[in-house]
Amino acid sequence: MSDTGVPARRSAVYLLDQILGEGRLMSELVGAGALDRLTPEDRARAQRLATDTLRGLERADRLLQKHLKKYPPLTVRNALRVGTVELCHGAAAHGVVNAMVQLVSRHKRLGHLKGLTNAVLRKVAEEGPEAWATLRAPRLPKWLRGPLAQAWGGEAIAAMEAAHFAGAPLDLTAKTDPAAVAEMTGGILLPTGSVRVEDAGQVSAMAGYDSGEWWVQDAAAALPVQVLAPQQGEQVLDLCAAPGGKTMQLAAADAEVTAVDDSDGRMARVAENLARTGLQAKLVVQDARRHEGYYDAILLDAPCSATGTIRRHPDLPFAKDGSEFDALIQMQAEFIDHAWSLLKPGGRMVFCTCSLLPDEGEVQVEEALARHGDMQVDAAALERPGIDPAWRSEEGGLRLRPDYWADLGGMDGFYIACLRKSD
Ligand SMILES: C[S@@+](CC[C@H](N)C(=O)[O-])C[C@H]1O[C@@H](n2cnc3c(N)ncnc32)[C@H](O)[C@@H]1O
Repeated sequence: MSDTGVPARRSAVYLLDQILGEGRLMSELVGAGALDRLTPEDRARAQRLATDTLRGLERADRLLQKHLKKYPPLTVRNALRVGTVELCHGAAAHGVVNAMVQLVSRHKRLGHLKGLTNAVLRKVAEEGPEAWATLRAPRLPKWLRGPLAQAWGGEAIAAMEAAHFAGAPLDLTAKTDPAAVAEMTGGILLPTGSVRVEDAGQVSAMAGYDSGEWWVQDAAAALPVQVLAPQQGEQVLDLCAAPGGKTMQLAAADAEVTAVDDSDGRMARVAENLARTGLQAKLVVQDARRHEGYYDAILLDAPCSATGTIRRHPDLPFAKDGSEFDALIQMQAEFIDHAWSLLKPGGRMVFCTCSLLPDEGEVQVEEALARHGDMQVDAAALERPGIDPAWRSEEGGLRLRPDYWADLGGMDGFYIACLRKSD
């Protein structure tokens, strides 16, 4: 971080202004260059500060409301939130308070609020860290808590919220040898074969990154390809492929992979990932519903609400409002129907989404079974190392939740089902 720590903190506050004020996603903002002027170290620091603040936002607001007669403008409020979270995570009070006061005092319109910033953060520094641990894990906003509580019940939601608050370690998928990757990165081997690294730091500086021995992929996200079990030489379609975590798994199994995604920019990342890992796939930039071909096996990782990834993307509940659910659910059904027409008789298709909503998982499969007389669920495909039979859902799929593996650090929420076509 720079000497004063002001540039990274100012950028963290900017990210929060955009996420909380304009409903933008962190990935969108970073992709559009919001942090490009910072040093790599400050860039990582700004993202970490914004992420930590979003995870602890409800707690920060609880502590701050005691000291505020009325809410200041959003930028000052966000500066106070970042400062509060830093203080409650153990940062030295004088550094945090000075940096935040500087940040506010240099603001064109808000400089007059530097006194308030100073006074409030000094009070938080005195009382906040002790009070922090007594507050509940922050709750999801109502638009998401409602449907999830209806699907999984109040106790499960509280466990998921605790998992979101805890955040996520870094998971890696090995190209060939998980034990060797665990050793070179100082990680542990998870029951399903992924490698988990705590406090990883800069990913591109880790052992084995340049030589392409592994790629970053949450342990839950690595399971759809394991369930598909691609074989050497099989013609496999990876539908909705970018940024390519699953494409690399398929290619590493020596399948003949065709990867389709409609985003040019995201497909460029698939190409970069394949080049780094020395793996091969045919890349097609196209709407999934227009693709033609005939395949032994298909992986359909459909676009979805991404509500299973909140431990790693705590901006999502604040940037979204659920208004896109219906359109996504409709699109997923169209993708399933078109993909099914590309599958050879006797072939298998894994349908998956990183969603916690049954409408984007269990219900999609129930409805697809009713539409396609030649479709069966292959529940036996879920018999894989480390997959707990208790995670299975009624229709024969796999329901993964962020509160599973709580003692190991959790996993992303996912839905996975293997669908087999009659001969
Ligand atoms: C869940 S992500 C895929 C993640 C990827 N399978 C992986 O493992 O790295 C969904 C992808 O669907 C793509 N997508 C969205 N609409 C699409 C469409 N109409 N046709 C093809 N791809 C689409 C998005 O660009 C996004 O990359």
